[in-house]
Amino acid sequence: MTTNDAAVSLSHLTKTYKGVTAVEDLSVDIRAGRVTGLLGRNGAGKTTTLRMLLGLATPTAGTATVLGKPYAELPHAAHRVGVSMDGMGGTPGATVRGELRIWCTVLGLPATRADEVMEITGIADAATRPVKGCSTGMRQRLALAAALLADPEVLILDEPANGLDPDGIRWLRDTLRSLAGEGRTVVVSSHQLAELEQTVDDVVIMQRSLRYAGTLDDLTGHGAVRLEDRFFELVDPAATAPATRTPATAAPAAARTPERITSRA
Ligand SMILES: Nc1ncnc2c1ncn2[C@@H]1O[C@H](COP(=O)(O)OP(=O)(O)OP(=O)(O)O)[C@@H](O)[C@H]1O
Repeated sequence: MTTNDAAVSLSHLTKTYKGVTAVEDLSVDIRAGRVTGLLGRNGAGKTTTLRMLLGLATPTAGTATVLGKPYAELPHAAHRVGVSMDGMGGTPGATVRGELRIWCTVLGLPATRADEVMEITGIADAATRPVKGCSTGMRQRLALAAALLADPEVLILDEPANGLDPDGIRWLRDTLRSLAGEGRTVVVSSHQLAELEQTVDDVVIMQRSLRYAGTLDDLTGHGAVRLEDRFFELVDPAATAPATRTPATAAPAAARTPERITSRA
């Protein structure tokens, strides 16, 4: 792919907190119109990467752009990029519908849009429920509903599968697939590999630095190898390499970066 196809582009992105490097020299382009999983263990730097992409954290080095611009410089960014991240708050005492209507006001959208996204995300029956009385799964649906309000081209979802029951996981999978089917770019961070394996087109695996960027099919040999096995080979090659393996053949990571989703030196 050429970088022109990229909805999200990270170039040498690095973040250091008081001597601790959370993200190191991350360069990757994420293709438009696909579901891309940003995968890594706890503490791998996924949230920090997304926060830098959204202008919520300042990179120590490197750049991050969405739809060709740094988020802060993107015209109509709040309409074009839908975001679901922990810590985005909520209004004390608000109901599900009330919360979404507040966001409608902030975004300059008609209040009726709140009901539309509640339908899309299956929470219409909970419209009058206080947000603080909602289950984790319901809150995840509400967060996605809020992200969808402005009908964005790009969705950035940090750990949207956390707390979902099997029905919720299936719903999320179908929803993300259908959003990408409509031409949207979906970037979803997770450490829940089994769930993601059935959802994503492309995979970015990071463990502070980039370990893999490419299609899921290329990574798993079209399902011949489980994502989980490939994941551990990439993030922890020493633990998974057979004793007879030479360092050269064990070296995985950015060397295996098919052209359709690219990591860039
Ligand atoms: N504001 C901060 N100040 C100091 N260190 C931070 C800060 N934010 C993140 N870190 C550290 O940066 C590293 C990466 O954290 P990050 O939250 O980005 O990882 P993650 O992959 O999203 O993990 P998880 O799956 O647990 O959410 C961790 O070591 C974390 O402790």
